[in-house]
Amino acid sequence: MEPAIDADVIFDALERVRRTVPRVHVITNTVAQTLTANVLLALGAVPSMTIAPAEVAAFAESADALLINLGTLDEDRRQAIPRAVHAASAAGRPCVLDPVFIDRSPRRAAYARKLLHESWSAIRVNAAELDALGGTGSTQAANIGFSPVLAVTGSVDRVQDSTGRAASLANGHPLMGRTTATGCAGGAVLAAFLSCSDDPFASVCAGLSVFNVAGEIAAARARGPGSLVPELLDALYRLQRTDIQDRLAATLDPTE
Ligand SMILES: Nc1ncnc2c1ncn2[C@@H]1O[C@H](COP(=O)(O)OP(=O)(O)OP(=O)(O)O)[C@@H](O)[C@H]1O
Ligand SMILES: Cc1ncsc1CCO
Ligand SMILES: [Mg+2]
Repeated sequence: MEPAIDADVIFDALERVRRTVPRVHVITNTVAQTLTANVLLALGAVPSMTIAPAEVAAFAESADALLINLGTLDEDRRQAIPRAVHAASAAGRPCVLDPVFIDRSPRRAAYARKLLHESWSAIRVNAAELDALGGTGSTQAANIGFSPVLAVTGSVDRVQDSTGRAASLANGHPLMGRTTATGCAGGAVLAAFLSCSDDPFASVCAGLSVFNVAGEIAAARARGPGSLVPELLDALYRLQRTDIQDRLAATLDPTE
């Protein structure tokens, strides 16, 4: 198996995404939709976002990957999500779960816990959401018979899988936390990378590192949160191998 943490392996993964032009179906919150679609397009992927009950299964099964994000979880989204997940899973597509704000609502946390029984390639959370998932989501997931990669984002992103592989990814910039929905858009990047590789752990490490290196380049050019967003899209679009080689700050952690 190739090393998961290597600048060239990570850039090769980005090139695969750019070459493949994967379709990513996204059910996400109303705040994150435009940024997420633009991030996918800048990356070289094709976003779709319908939640219409009569169409969502067709979109999900004809996409290369699915992202489910639980922000603004209204009744329409509650209905659409299982349809999309079942259609994508039956078609063998990687699915990513981002259980936004489950720390804020017991009803949403209960909904997310039920969703954990579906077949996820990766789960992306921030620290508060990880606590609400019940500590280590991956252990919990392994106990119920599947093994998503768990990515906990923050100033340093921590990635682990059920086999004990773990990584710390230190790229990124605090301005990314001062602009809404960067985490949500990052989940869509993971879905795109997962669809172009058969190593989910390496895909998650590569997707987060690409997104965060682009975030660093953007932050160096931006004057604040407002100009970060267009700079982030441009940096993703223009990202070169030397950008990853020069900036990658990622380590594999000792296995448990
Ligand atoms: N202080 C920081 N330093 C470096 N990178 C950061 C920092 N804060 C966030 N990031 C990066 O920004 C992205 C979003 O992470 P964050 O943990 O803020 O997500 P989130 O809380 O789910 O955000 P949202 O809900 O707004 O989408 C990640 O790629 C993360 O690595
Ligand atoms: C601000 C906000 N509210 C619900 S979802 C969302 C985007 C960040 O998760
Ligand atoms: Mg989030």
